Amino acid sequence: MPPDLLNSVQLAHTSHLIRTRSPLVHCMTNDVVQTFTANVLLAIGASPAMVIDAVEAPQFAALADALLINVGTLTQSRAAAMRTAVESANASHKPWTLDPVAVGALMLRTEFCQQLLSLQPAAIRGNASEILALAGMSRGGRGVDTTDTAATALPAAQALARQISAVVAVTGEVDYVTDGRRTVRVTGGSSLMTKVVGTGCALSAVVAASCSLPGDRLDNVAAACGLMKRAGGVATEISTGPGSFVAAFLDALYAEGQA
Ligand SMILES: Nc1ncnc2c1ncn2[C@@H]1O[C@H](COP(=O)(O)OP(=O)(O)OP(=O)(O)O)[C@@H](O)[C@H]1O
Ligand SMILES: Cc1ncsc1CCO
Ligand SMILES: [Mg+2]
Repeated sequence: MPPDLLNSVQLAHTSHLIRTRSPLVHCMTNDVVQTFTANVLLAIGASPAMVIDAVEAPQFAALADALLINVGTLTQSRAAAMRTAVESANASHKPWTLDPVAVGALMLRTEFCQQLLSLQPAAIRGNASEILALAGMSRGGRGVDTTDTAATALPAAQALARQISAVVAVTGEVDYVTDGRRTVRVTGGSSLMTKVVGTGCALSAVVAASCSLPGDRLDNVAAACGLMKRAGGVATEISTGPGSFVAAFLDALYAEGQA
C-alpha cells in the first residue's frame, strides 16, 4: 500500500487531545536535550518530568501517562534504571517510546536497544541510520546524525514495526510513520531543524505523549510528527538562524494550540 499523507484534521484532533488531557510524560532522556524537551512538551500542552534515579524511575513510570527512553547519553547505570522503568510501565499498562540515538556502531547502546525491543515499545522514533541499524540492516550513521534518507529506511521501519508490533517513525526531510501495514507520510519542516540540537529527541517525547491518547496510535504518532514539522516550517520563515529558530519554534508549537 502506498503511504497516506497526514491530514490536517487528524493533526488538529491530536493536538487538541494533548492540550485537553495534558499527558504526564516521564522522560529518561539524554543530558544534551533535557530543557529543550521539557519546553517542547510544555509548549504543546503536555506535562514533562525527568525522573532518572533507579529507585524513583520505576515508581514514576507507574504513575505517569507515558515513558520516553532516549539512549543519547547512556551509561551502564542509566541503562539499568531505564530497564526497571520500562518493566514498571509495562506492568502498569503505560506506553513507552524508544529513541535509539546513535545506535549502530556503539556496543552498549546497540545491545541495550536490541534487548528493549522484546519489552513491547508502543513506538520507536529515530532518524534513518538509527532505524536501519536497529533493524539490523546497517551499522549506523555518523554519531547522532543520519547518513541515510528516511525513504531508504522505510522498508526497515516497516519490517521492525511488524516484527515487534509497534509504531515506528523514521524521520528526516520526509517523516514516515508505520505499523508495518499502513504507512503515513509527513512532509514539511526545514533543514534548519537539524541545525539545533534535539528536535528529534523532543519529537520522540511528543511521540511518547501521543501514545497515551485515545484513538488510533499510528494516526496520533503521525500527527505528533506533523505538529513538529508544521512548527518547524513556521519558525524557519520568521527566524534568521539557529538561535532565533529555537525561540520561534517553541512559540509556533505554543500557537498551534491557541488557534
Ligand atoms: N531536511 C529536512 N527537512 C525538513 N525537516 C527535517 C529535515 N531533517 C530533519 N527534519 C525534521 O527535524 C526533526 C528531527 O528529525 P531528525 O531525523 O533530524 O532527528 P534526529 O537525527 O534524531 O535529531 P536529534 O538527534 O538532533 O534530536 C523532525 O521533525 C524531522 O521531520
Ligand atoms: C549531540 C548529542 N550527543 C549525544 S545525545 C545528543 C543529542 C542529539 O541526539
Ligand atoms: Mg536522534
